Amino acid sequence: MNQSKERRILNFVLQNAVRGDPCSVMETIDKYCSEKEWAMNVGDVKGVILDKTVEEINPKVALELGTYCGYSAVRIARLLKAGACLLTVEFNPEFAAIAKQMIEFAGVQDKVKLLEGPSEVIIPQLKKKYEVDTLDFVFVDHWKDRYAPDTILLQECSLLRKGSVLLADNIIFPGAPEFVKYIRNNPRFQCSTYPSYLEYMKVQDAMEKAVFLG
Ligand SMILES: O=C(NC/C=C/[C@H]1OC[C@H](O)[C@@H]1O)c1cc([N+](=O)[O-])cc(O)c1O
Ligand SMILES: [Mg+2]
Repeated sequence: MNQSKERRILNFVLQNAVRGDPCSVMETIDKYCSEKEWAMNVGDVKGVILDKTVEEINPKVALELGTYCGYSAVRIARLLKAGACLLTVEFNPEFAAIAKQMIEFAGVQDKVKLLEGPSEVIIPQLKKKYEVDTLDFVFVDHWKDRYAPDTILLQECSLLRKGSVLLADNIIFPGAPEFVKYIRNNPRFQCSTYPSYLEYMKVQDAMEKAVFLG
């Protein structure tokens, strides 16, 4: 059975990156995906916006929706301080298996908990099953039509507190129009847009930061 693109990306990392070095893993994925096969990692350009947001918040409890190969999980986890953790949600079992190996190779497995399943199932379990009180930071990068319903679900499950920050990828490409409409007209969120470029491409994209006002 021929290999998946995601498996080829992981193998390229296992053969070329430095084990235990998150930056080496990120650089190696970016090299493969810019030179050999495009893939939907947040990438090195939008990744800087992600870095700056995580460093500004310094979250103790972070959530990622849409793990994919684990690129942004490694990117976020490398910046987390001692005792902080990232919960990352992936419903595709193939991707989850790849991401697990990527996270372990990068050496950030102690800071990352990979939760396999649909976000609409996992989010309501975060408090009781995963002992989350509230979330300091949420990176939203999964199916674009789930951004708005899952933002509503996070509120319904009382997982956001005054000052919780959401950062959403792909506001322009592929776009998340329902989410943009919902979040920018919602008085409970303070929004700002960060224009950027689609990973590995000269295509405009943007990230949206939304601070929950409580
Ligand atoms: O669909 C995108 N993301 C959806 C990801 C979905 C992930 O969460 C569930 C699914 O198993 C996958 O792992 C996407 C698509 C493009 N794109 O250029 O097509 C660019 C991006 O940055 C993206 O996040
Ligand atoms: Mg994305």
